[in-house]
Amino acid sequence: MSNNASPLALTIATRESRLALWQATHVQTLLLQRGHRVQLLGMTTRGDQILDRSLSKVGGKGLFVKELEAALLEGRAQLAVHSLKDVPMDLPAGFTLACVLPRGNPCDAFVSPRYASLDALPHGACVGTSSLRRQVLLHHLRPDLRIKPLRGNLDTRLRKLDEGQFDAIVLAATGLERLGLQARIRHIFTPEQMLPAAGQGALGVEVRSDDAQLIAALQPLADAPTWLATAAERAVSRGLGGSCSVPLAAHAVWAEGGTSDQLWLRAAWGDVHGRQPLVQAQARAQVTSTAQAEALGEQVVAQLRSAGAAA
Ligand SMILES: NCc1[nH]cc(CCC(=O)O)c1CC(=O)O
Repeated sequence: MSNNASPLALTIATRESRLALWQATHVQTLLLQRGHRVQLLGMTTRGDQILDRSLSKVGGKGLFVKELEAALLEGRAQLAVHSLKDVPMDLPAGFTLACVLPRGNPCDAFVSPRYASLDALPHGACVGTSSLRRQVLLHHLRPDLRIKPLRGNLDTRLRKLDEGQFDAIVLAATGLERLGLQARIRHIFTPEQMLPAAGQGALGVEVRSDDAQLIAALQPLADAPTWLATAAERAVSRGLGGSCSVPLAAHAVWAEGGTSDQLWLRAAWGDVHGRQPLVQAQARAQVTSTAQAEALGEQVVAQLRSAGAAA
């Protein structure tokens, strides 16, 4: 394939779950197509080892990222591929998000061996989910449900469902699709039903900030509309504390027409204890720069705060 810059010899640091390996292999393929030499370095992170506690209780998003960053610092690898949803708002000094790839399905999926949708679940049914956002939004939709925490990689979560520990589970549609498990999806929630998390469905590539050559080589993989939409979403997360211990949804879409520069950002904040009603906000703006995207996010944060949301 044609390539303006000189080909690079690259190593991608990756977690070893099936989803992480799919994502790393996806970026590997795209870079190979552009003439680079690319291998993978598989690693186990703290987040992969701690499976018995809720993520929000053990340190959150950073848990999946630290070991990969150590590999980048030590030169054992040059890039790490992350689900953007799991990337902290502010990376440690010396690291940067070099690009965000085109977004897959950003929505959540309903999976159940017996029931076709949330509405079909009987009163008091047991639903498993790993995120506080989904817990709060599920409770908002169906206060009668018993919502139980569910952790582990996608295969583990499906096994727990199949063993009968839950009547249904809710997880990211894109994860299931990437692993070829889309046949398990009974219903995909619309954003109106269940607003996605900031960055859900998108991949981000993390590199050392000083690696200008690699940052340039990654730009052909970048998708500007996804970058701007997720910058707006991530600004909402940053404004409200930016961790997965806050039940927060933030989802931006481009206005109909495709050529429009109008970004529509919606967000929802919930109280972990369910004592306060769901707080929702939305705004639209012309967005052609990261600064404008972040300003839209901050506008929505201000609305959420004045409606009762607290970090
Ligand atoms: N928090 C775990 C996680 N991180 C990224 C994905 C799926 C891919 C994505 O949402 O972009 C998942 C699984 C899930 O939430 O069900």
